[in-house]
Amino acid sequence: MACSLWAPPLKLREMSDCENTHTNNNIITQEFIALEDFRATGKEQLSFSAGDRLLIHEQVCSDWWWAERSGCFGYVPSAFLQRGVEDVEDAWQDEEYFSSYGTLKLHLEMLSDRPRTETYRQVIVSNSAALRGKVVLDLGCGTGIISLFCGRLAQPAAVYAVEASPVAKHTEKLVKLNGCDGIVSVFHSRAEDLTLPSKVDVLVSEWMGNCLLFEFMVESVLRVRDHWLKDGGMMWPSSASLRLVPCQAHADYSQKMEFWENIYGLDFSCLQPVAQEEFFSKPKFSHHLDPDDCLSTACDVITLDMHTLSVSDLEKLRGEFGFIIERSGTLHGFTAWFSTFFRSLDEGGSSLELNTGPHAESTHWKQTLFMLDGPTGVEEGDCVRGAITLQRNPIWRRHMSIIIEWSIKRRNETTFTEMKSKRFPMWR
Ligand SMILES: N=C(N)NC/C=C/[C@H]1O[C@@H](n2cnc3c(N)ncnc32)[C@H](O)[C@@H]1O
Repeated sequence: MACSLWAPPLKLREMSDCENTHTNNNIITQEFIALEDFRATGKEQLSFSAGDRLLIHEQVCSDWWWAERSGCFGYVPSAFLQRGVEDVEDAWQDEEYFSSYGTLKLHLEMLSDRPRTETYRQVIVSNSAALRGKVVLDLGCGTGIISLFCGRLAQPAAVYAVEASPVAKHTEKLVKLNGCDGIVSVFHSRAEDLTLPSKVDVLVSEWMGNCLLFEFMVESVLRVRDHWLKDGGMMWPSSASLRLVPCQAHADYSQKMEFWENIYGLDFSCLQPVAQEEFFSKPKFSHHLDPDDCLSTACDVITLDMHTLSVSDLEKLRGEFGFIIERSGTLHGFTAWFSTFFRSLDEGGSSLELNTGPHAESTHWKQTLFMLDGPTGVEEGDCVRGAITLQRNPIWRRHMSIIIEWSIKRRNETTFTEMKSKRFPMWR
């Protein structure tokens, strides 16, 4: 590919169409990381992909910088870039992540989630015979509830309960208190750093975060699978599906947006763009979606096979969708949730499912609402098609952005509207 010369063309220095005419010819030569793809629209620009590392030689103006990538030079949009973190460890924020699990608060929430905990108990009970003599790894065991189910409801040869947070010290006591210390061994460590006594027949973990992947604990599960799961071993969950549905959200729209139109008889509507940015630019997690607000039947947009999924797959996951509107109403946005599936250890045995959707018993995850920039009236028979992309943050490794693209075809028309797109950071 033809590369531009080293020094930025003079014209940009005088170019007045920089957003901010303040030009600080600031020579810095600092490494930045691309947060998303950029395709050059002129020969003086430099294309790059999310995750690329760029050397910034000059911040010619606030919007455009002079950059180098693999020996090629060109202008790049500063908004697409973020400074690299000095220490990769910071990227995982492990210290604050594991300390957040060191108190009982989150464990109380997870143990109080009956559908979640009961599903894992059911998995152990319905596989208890097949678990006899097996070696089980419980990754991120927390208080050890799944390991205790194994020790009390089945007869495995051994259970390795691995927990990186300080809660592990309580887990040791719980294992003894419940008579499982002959079977369950607690390891207080990040699982990736551990040398286990043996490979395992079953790797069970409850790793799912908001929108399925947030926290990206799933990366630890995959790395440990590759190191410690025997060939033909079982992953629990065995697969996971992210589901999406076009939806109404009148209450959220009214409380956060319409609210400003009449404040004690006064007009505060000039604040609505600020409200849009503050309340609707990020996903709303723990959203309770009323089934009556679903405008169509939900569809699986991304499905993960936990036996074959690779860590590199996690960088960008994309799923397309096409909905027929089944009830006239207002399209405020889309709601997402997930299901995880647990294959039976017995050939032909039935799978179990943990469904966190609006038609199942509510879980601590609830659902995740993505509000678009303005409601759109839709009629039964209209079609909404597009795609959802989960783009992992190349710097903050437990975070991602969810990009939703959508377009609408009215039932009595033949063409779709221009595709629109909105990016929702979760949370960086
Ligand atoms: N379901 C959600 N969101 N969180 C699940 C719960 C996560 C639990 O797994 C632990 N954990 C997470 N990653 C690792 C790891 N690599 N090694 C050892 N323990 C880990 C955390 O400290 C929590 O106690």
